[in-house]
Amino acid sequence: MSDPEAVARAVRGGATVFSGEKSTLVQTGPRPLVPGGSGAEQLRRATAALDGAERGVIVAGAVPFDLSRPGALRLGPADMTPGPLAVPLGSRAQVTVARSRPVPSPAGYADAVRAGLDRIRAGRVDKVVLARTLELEALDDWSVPQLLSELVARNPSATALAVPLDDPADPGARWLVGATPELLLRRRGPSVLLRPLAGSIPRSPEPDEDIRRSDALMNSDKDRREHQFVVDAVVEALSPFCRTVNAPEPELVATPAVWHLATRVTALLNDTDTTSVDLVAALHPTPAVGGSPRKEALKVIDEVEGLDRGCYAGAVGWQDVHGDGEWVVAVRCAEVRGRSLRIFAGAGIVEGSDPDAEVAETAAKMRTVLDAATAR
Ligand SMILES: C=C(O[C@H]1C=CC=C(C(=O)O)[C@@H]1O)C(=O)O
Repeated sequence: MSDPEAVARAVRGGATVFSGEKSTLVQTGPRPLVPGGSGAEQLRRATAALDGAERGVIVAGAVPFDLSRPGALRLGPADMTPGPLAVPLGSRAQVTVARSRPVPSPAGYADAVRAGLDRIRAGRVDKVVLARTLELEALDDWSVPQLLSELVARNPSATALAVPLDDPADPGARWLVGATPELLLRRRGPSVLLRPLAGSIPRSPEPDEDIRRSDALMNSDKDRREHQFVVDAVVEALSPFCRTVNAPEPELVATPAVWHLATRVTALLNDTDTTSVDLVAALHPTPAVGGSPRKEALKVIDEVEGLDRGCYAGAVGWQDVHGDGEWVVAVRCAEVRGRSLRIFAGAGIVEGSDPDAEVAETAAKMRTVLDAATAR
């Protein structure tokens, strides 16, 4: 499906869309939810739900950060076309923002970071990812096709996404929209590719300063440590399933808003009975969104963050009848519901993190959705 009008109609009808540099996937109706309720149960049942499905049918959607909460994976036919989504999707009506409120306030977030650092000093965790939100209230309903258009146009290297979280026919149904630079995993036959990100610095509009910042990130001991927790955790989670796992040195990647450290991890499965969904269940949540060690970090997030993350920092993607699939980490995302848009951003906290720098980093990360939502 490559005609923008047809895609816009499909999205208004509740279609799930992923648009990447190389391909665009649109899951059209009918799209029953994968049975099971919770994200964990949906992941357990996704592969069986595809048994005997017609060619072209996939499981697609989102599982939440906390897998005990409801998932939004749906079973239905999909259309895959080469290249990114052709945009714009229809006319560009301006939405006016009537109110904008950071929750918690920047000072409240800095306090949460200090509370995280206290737990690190106490030896409970080595790393914890803490998030905050920006709530925008518009005069009219947000348009999901329009948000998606802007996200695609502004983030050519990311995976732009629109995923219905509720029954799209319900008034007040929620959507997840965003443009994430982080590949959780791609599985094609026995080959698996991951590109975990962690360790960030805001971009500068001034080219010399921008390069200086990227150098500072590459040479930052704090950011290298913050990154390594993620690489170590994904290598450990993959190992039982794989005959080889290769994790080279980190490299730099840039989004329009931030520089990141990234590692291209490649692996070969022992057995192609292991599906992409099995790997999601083993990997999620990585320390790019949770922390290290995982269990204790999730407790610390519960204690100090005070947010319902929903599908922000969840896993979003698809799997086909062969067990192949592609899943991204739902960062640079927002939850849309009628006139309300809740933008989320988080940052990894390790020993040596500076609360004010984490406020600035999360503000820069929020720009991905904020700039798309307030485009003129
Ligand atoms: C948790 C987020 O980003 C993660 C991904 C890349 C870099 C991150 C960091 O440097 O903190 C985070 O781990 C977010 O954007 O909300």
